[in-house]
This record gives sequence, C-alpha cells and structure tokens, in this order.
Amino acid sequence: MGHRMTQPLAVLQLDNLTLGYDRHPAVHHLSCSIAPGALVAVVGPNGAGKSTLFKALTGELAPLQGSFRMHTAPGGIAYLPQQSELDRSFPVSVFDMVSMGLWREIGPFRGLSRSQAERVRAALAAVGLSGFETRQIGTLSGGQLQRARFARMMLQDASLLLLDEPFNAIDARTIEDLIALVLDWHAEGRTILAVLHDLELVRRHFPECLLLARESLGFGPTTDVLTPERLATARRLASEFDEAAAVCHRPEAEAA
Ligand SMILES: Nc1ncnc2c1ncn2[C@@H]1O[C@H](COP(=O)(O)OP(=O)(O)OP(=O)(O)O)[C@@H](O)[C@H]1O
Repeated sequence: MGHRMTQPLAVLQLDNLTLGYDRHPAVHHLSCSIAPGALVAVVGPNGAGKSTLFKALTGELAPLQGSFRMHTAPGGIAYLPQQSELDRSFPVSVFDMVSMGLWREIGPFRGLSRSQAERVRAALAAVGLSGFETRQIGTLSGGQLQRARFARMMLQDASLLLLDEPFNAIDARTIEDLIALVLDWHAEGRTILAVLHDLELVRRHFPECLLLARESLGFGPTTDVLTPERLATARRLASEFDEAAAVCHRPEAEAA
C-alpha cells in the first residue's frame, strides 16, 4: 500500500487493559501491539473475554482499568458481531441490508447513486448472492445471511475489521468462500482480528494469535502461541472459572 510509510507502528495498542461488567473484571491486564495489516485470531474458551474485548474496541464498553489506542486510516473500524436472530427478524431485503454498508458515504435518508447500486451488486456477486437482491433477509439460510453480512462489511471499506465468530454454524463450503474474502482483505493491507474456535482453521490461515482465558496467555506467531501447554492452561483456567461460577449461582454456570 502506497501510504504505508505514513502509518503508525501499531493499529491497535492495548496497555494493561482490564474490562468487565458492574466493576467485575471479565478479562484482565491485556497488553499487546497489533501492527497494520496483521491477521490475528483471537482464541480462548467460552467466557474468556473475547467478545468483551471487541465490545471495548467498538466503544460499547468502557475500560475498568488501563487503556487502548487505535490508529485507523479513513474507513475506520468495521465490526461483525456474532450472528443473532435479531438480524433475521428485521424486515428488509438483501439488497437494502447490504447497501447499509455504504451508510458512511450516503448518510441517512438519501438514495443510492447508480454507481453505488452497482457496488452493492458487485459485493453481492463477490459473496455468491447474485439473484438474491429482492429476497427478505428472514428467508435466507444461516450461511446465506452470513454471506450478506460479509457483503455489507465489504462495502464499509474499513481499515480495521473485527469479526466475532464469523464461521459459527456455517458449513464447510461457505467457510471456504468467506475465508477467501478475509484473505483478500488481508492482502489489501487491512488489519483483521477474528474470534475463532476452530484451531485447525486458525493454524492454516491466521499468522498471529491472541490466546485469552480471562487474561492473555500469549500473543504472537500462531505456532508459538497455540502450544499444547498453553491450550491446557487455557482449559484449566476456564474450568476453574466454571467451578467458581457454580458456587455463586451465576447464570452462565447453568448454561455451561
Ligand atoms: N453484559 C454482561 N453483563 C455481565 N457479564 C457479562 C456480560 N457480557 C459478558 N459477561 C461475562 O463476561 C465474561 C466474558 O464473556 P465474553 O462474552 O467476553 O466471553 P467470550 O470469550 O466471548 O465467550 P464465548 O466463546 O462463549 O463467546 C463471561 O463471564 C460473561 O458471562
């Protein structure tokens, strides 16, 4: 990328960041520096604090302690939350949902120009949804809806992308197509953080990894971070937490 020289050393710098709810820490003392163009998997057991970290990065949750700094190029940050039923219940066509990715440049209440409509169609084609333009999103399969969410994200043209479990309950063929898009975005110089549970997929495609288990158990090259020892520590910390949760009757203990 031509403007690389003017980019800061880190897109994202976490400095002793502690996050939580009602003053109870969910994830402690995170420090790391993520370089422009990094492709990072965020890995850890249920309840490790992965989604909490993303909520903080998008400004939804204020740090309890420590801080983070973000230096994003124009286009800013795009966030793909975990899929939820809410997405589907919204009465909107696939075309209109995907065109919301252009909201930054269009603003509210204005129609699409011919070239913007063309970009929406191109994004739909890129995710394999040509012909679905007028379908209501509630009629899509889970995999098709995730393709539409990726198309919307593509139009946002962000420099930092946060993907929370983007391949959850998605079939192998769709994962393959969506991973190819993620790798294209990486090749374009964007910085990508993705919460993932499939460690084989992480090892295959993600050069760097942040392993969380309510604290950081490592950040760096995936082969160095995802060692059997560290994964065993992550599992142990997660099960210790579950026992603690059972004692104080917190709802997640029942769900586990
Ligand atoms: N709104 C909330 N209020 C109180 N506690 C919360 C809230 N959201 C999450 N937590 C708690 O914070 C901890 C971290 O949750 P988080 O959702 O970040 O984990 P995660 O690593 O994303 O897990 P998973 O893999 O299950 O999605 C958990 O103990 C969770 O119960």
